[in-house]
Amino acid sequence: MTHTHTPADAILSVRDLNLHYGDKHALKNINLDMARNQVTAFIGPSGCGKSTLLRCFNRMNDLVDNVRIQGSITFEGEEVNTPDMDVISLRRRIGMVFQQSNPFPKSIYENIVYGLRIAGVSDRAILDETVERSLKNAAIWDEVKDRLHDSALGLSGGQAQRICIARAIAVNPDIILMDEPCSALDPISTLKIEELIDELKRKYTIIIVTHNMQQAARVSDVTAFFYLGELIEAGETRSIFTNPEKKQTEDYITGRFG
Ligand SMILES: Nc1ncnc2c1ncn2[C@@H]1O[C@H](COP(=O)(O)OP(=O)(O)OP(=O)(O)O)[C@@H](O)[C@H]1O
Repeated sequence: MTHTHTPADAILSVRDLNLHYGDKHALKNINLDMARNQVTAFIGPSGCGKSTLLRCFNRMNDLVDNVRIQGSITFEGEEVNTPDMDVISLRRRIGMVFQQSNPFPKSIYENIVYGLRIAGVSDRAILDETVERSLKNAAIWDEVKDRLHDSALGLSGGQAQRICIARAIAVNPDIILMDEPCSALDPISTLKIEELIDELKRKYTIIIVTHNMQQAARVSDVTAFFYLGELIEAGETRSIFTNPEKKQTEDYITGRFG
């Protein structure tokens, strides 16, 4: 298998990770390194554990009852699953964008500065600068710059998703987790998000769950294929899609199951 990275440049490392929801063994002995400034795509049939693994990275599974997690996840070398981990600051550094865009019922401006306000920032110049920089980085500045104080709920689905990406960027994260960010979007909005992902990886590390294999092939550097809670194979996207090592991977990417 061709590796595009070594653990030395891994920003996130997963070791012997097992996760149970009650009796359900949802993640089985997962080992995976994710490299800085790369896009890693998680693919696999519904229910294979992609979202569950993504949610482990910023402790979103803490919100679920009956979860048991064993093994290790390190972020910049630091264990994520310890009682003394500051989860608020972890989630600032590892931001998340969901399948359904979830702008707050506030103005576009207030959506973007939300995290800064919570952190106690009130300097108008800093807030203004953050709004402009984040919206520009999320490729939506031109579309909204004349209506920053209008409600974010009046935007189209594709615009709202880019606002959510801008909101994630505003707090200067290291990693952006994206859980099927385009599945509710039309093809043009999807293309915009895909182009944006390509830009964003210069500054951020991106991990994206997608059902769309063409999308994984287009946007990612590394692809990880999951099946029934196991990581079957991970490697350079080009080789996963042209020359997978495992038969299950080949069957999935050629549409023979899933
Ligand atoms: N809160 C929960 N409680 C119990 N079981 C859960 C919970 N969340 C997920 N599961 C189960 O864990 C397994 C993995 O789910 P997960 O959502 O991670 O899969 P996925 O690969 O992201 O699927 P999809 O592509 O359909 O979103 C599934 O069998 C699912 O039913």
